[in-house]
Amino acid sequence: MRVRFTKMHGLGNDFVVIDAISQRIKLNADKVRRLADRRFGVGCDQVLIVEVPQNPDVDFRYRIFNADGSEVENCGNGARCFAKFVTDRKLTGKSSITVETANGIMVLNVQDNGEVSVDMGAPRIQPADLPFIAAEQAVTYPLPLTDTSLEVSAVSMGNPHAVTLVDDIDQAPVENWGPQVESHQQFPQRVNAGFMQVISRSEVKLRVYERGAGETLACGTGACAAVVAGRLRNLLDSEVRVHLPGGTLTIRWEGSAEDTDHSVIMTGPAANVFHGQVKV
Ligand SMILES: N[C@@H](CCC[C@H](N)C(=O)O)C(=O)O
Repeated sequence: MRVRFTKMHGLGNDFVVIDAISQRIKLNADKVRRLADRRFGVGCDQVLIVEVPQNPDVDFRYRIFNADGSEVENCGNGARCFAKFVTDRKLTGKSSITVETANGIMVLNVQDNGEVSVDMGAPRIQPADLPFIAAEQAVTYPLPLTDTSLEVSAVSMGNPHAVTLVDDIDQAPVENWGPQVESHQQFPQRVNAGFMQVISRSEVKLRVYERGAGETLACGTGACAAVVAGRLRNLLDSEVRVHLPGGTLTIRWEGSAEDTDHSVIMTGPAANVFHGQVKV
């Protein structure tokens, strides 16, 4: 079966986006892995599927698969690309688009300048929310690795994140620590591992070793989780420019360690790369 797709990216975090409303498609983990393969397939970090929602009050259903075939709850850069995709394809005429995900409902706002602002919902920081195995809730937790121990903040943006502060992002051994954190036994469903250098109260640098995809050029939910982690430690203001290897996102969160019940708002670009057809 041949399907039409669009290759897109959000700051270099790249996606194969498929409209499963106007064409029939049945994906499984094996097919996702083949599509995502950078040599034998189209190549991407995640495959995004546009579907009809189950809730009639919502515009679309947004499904996300990592390159390793696992289906996941949330993807921030993907959400901005999703909004551009359904707008460009005229699947909606709305500039405020509601989508249902495995994590609940999200609102995507397409701005006049083409950037997309996403209400990512409130973060959750109870260990069970990730899930993360810990005796009690804390702002940071020691996480023993083979050769060192990290101090991580555990934040759920619908999907799980462990955020570590580093002195120098360019020297951080992300390729060593990332896989160890991702599959650490205290994170039974694995985790996205973020490494953040704080530049000032309104600027950070971030690299993310993503669950199911490896280190990517940007991670939207990772940027949100990093700002939440920074504010839980009282290191950051409520609006922060997050510099990732692929570019910069603006993240706004009014919450704090005392009151986490505020939505995280992520703003950034979304881009088309090419359109194609592929046999799946
Ligand atoms: N690239 C994403 C996150 C994709 C899912 C993640 N790898 C997970 O397994 O939770 C983003 O921009 O948020």
